[in-house]
Parts: sequence; C-alpha cells; structure tokens
Amino acid sequence: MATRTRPSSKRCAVIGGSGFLGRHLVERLVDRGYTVNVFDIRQAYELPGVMFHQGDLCDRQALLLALKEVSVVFHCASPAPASDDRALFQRVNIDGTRTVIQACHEAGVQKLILTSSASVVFEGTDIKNGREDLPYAKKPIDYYTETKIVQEKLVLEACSKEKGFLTVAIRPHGIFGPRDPQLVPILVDTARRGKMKFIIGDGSNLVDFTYVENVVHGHILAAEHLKADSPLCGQAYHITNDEPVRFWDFMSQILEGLGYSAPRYHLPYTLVYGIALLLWLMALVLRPLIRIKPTFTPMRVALAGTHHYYSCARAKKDMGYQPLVPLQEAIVRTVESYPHLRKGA
Ligand SMILES: NC(=O)C1=CN([C@@H]2O[C@H](COP(=O)(O)OP(=O)(O)OC[C@H]3O[C@@H](n4cnc5c(N)ncnc54)[C@H](O)[C@@H]3O)[C@@H](O)[C@H]2O)C=CC1
Ligand SMILES: CC(C)=CCC[C@@H](C)[C@H]1CC[C@H]2C3=C(CC[C@]12C)[C@@]1(C)CCC(=O)C[C@@H]1CC3
Repeated sequence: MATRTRPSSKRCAVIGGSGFLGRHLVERLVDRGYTVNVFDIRQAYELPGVMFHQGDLCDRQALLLALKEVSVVFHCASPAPASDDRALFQRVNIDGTRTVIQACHEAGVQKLILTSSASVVFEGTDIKNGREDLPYAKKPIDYYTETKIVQEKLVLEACSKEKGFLTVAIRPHGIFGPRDPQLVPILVDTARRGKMKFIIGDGSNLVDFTYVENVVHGHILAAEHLKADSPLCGQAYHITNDEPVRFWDFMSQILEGLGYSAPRYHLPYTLVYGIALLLWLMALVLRPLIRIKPTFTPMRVALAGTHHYYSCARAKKDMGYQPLVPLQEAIVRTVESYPHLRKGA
C-alpha cells in the first residue's frame, strides 16, 4: 500500500495523456496552472511542467507512482475503436478501469473524470437530440462500445461522497481537430484510394462532431465543478459542439478543404449496410486463415448513415458549458493543420 501524502488541488494526472484528446487536455491544463503527470503506455512528446510516467494502466503499482499527491485524475485512455481485439478492450477498458479506481482510492485521489462516449447509447439507429437519460445500448455496435458502457458504469458507481471520492463521466461525440489520428486521416486515405465517391443514404442525416478544444473545455469544467454538493457527482454529461451538421456535408467540407472531390452519388443505406455485414462475417469466418480489415464495417456504415446527435443541456445547466470554438471555425483550423494530407502533397 502506498503512503498517502496530501494531494494538491492543482496537481492532476492524465491517463492516456499521450493520445489525441489527452495531449490537448494536458496542454490546456498546463496553461491553466496545473501541474500534470501523464500516464500512458507510450511517451509521444515532452512539455515543460509535465512529468511522464510510462506504463500500462492495468499495472496498479505503476499507476500509484503517477498518482502520488494528485487530487484530480482524468482517465482518457482506450484502445483504438477500430480494433477488433475483444480481449484487449476487456483488459484495458474494464479490468484496467477497475485498477484505476482502486489506485485512486489508495493514492487518496479526490476526483476522477472519465472520458466516456456518447456512443454508449447508440445501437446503430437514429438518435435525435438524445439526452443522458437514454438507456445504455442493449446491443452495442462493437466491442469498443460494449466495454465503454461497462467502464462508464464502474466509474459512476464508484462515486462516494462519504469516502470523499467524486466521479463524473464526459460523453463526447465525433472528436476532431489538429493531430487527430482518426477522422481526417481515414477520410483522406479513403479518398486517395478512390472510395469517397458515394453518399450512403439521402445525405440528410444529422450528426454531432466536436472540436477537441471544446471537449477539453468540458473536461476541465467538470473537474472544477465536481464537488460533494454539486449535481455532477456520479453523473454523465454529453459534450458536443451543439451544432448538429449533415454527416456528408461535414465530410465534404473537410475533403474539399484539402483539395479532394466531395462524394456525389447516392447508395441506399440498407444495401451498403447489408454488404458491410456480409464482409464483416466473411472476415470473421476467414480469420483463422487470413486477417482482413474491411473499410466498410457495419459500425462505420451506421455512423455514416443515421442521425446521431445529442443534447448538452445538462452540461450547460450544471457546469455552464458552452462550446468555445464554433463548428465552421473548427473546420477551418482542422483543415489548416493537415498540410501534409492535402491532395498532391
Ligand atoms: N476520438 C473520438 O472521436 C472519441 C473518443 N472518445 C474517448 O476519448 C478518449 C481518448 O480518445 P482519443 O484521444 O481519440 O484516443 P487516442 O488513441 O489518441 O488516445 C488514447 C491513449 O490511450 C493510451 N492507452 C491505450 N491503452 C493504454 C493502456 N493499457 N495503458 C495506458 N495508456 C493506454 C494510448 O497510448 C493513447 O495515447 C478515449 O477514451 C475514447 O474512448 C469518446 C468519444 C469520441
Ligand atoms: C460522428 C462520429 C462518431 C465520428 C467518428 C469518427 C469515425 C467513426 C468516422 C471518421 C471518418 C468516417 C468515415 C466513414 C465512417 C465513419 C468514420 C470512420 C466511412 C468509412 C463511411 C463509409 C464511406 O463511404 C467512407 C467513409 C470514410 C470516412
């Protein structure tokens, strides 16, 4: 058992702090005068005022070193959603989160802020202005979502005013911005392979995309408003740009901003979903012989062809959340940040 020392309210740890969201969060915390410990399986950068601890979050002893004298922990580590490694999701998102909670108790941490995901309520069918009281998905669309649900429940159930350990979950949706390794790179890769010609469905489906700085803002507000007498204890909060946009308009704006053509031809949603399902099943059957990773997974088709946008009224009411960067400004900043992905670069 580690010896407890008095934690400072301006000393925090970011688990997953080498990742896309984690690094933006670390930078903003440093700007706001926090001393930050990063805990991650890899060290991706160096920053004055930031102490790196390299390790696996399933390793309690390694975690304890990073949580020493820390009062606030942000947990934003996860395997990449595109992975199909069920055992890895179980180990990191579920067993690892149990270890994080246990280590927080042992180190005397007072607040744990989890990065959950709005997709914990998404089952592949339309969600319009969804609120936090929607039930968790009964049939989650993939292992990532399945384990994010269990993870969120674990963290929220661990909230205890009696023990002086307060927890909250932030549910962002479609995070994008500079250094994102997913959204823009996947989009450009698909365009470069000549596969960005088709719009799935009629193209009118509305989706939330959230600029990374707004997600960071939501996390810091949550940490600073989380108190024993506040309504945040043990609750989940949607954090979005609060400007639902047509999925295909958003994709087209990014593509055209980088010099690629926007998709023009429509394909019926059910047809594409059926093909994606078939490919996914084939990949599953053939897995012992050959490993295939289809671009069009059923999950991706569902994300691209349905409405999924969420209300952030609860975050506005309980923590005064308002997005700092509007969507159009966020798209411009994002496009400018990827000169190496421009057509012809
Ligand atoms: N990117 C998005 O659109 C959304 C992301 N989220 C959540 O936000 C969080 C951050 O996501 P991103 O920054 O996009 O992902 P990312 O992949 O860029 O960052 C995740 C970080 O976790 C670290 N990590 C993974 N396994 C670990 C382990 N066993 N021990 C220690 N560190 C480990 C990775 O090394 C990486 O630096 C995740 O929890 C994700 O579920 C939620 C909604 C949307
Ligand atoms: C709103 C939200 C949750 C976004 C998350 C990011 C990714 C899941 C998307 C980013 C780029 C998207 C994309 C597709 C699916 C969803 C993304 C991976 C397609 C593969 C959908 C089918 C196509 O026609 C090509 C698309 C490329 C970009």
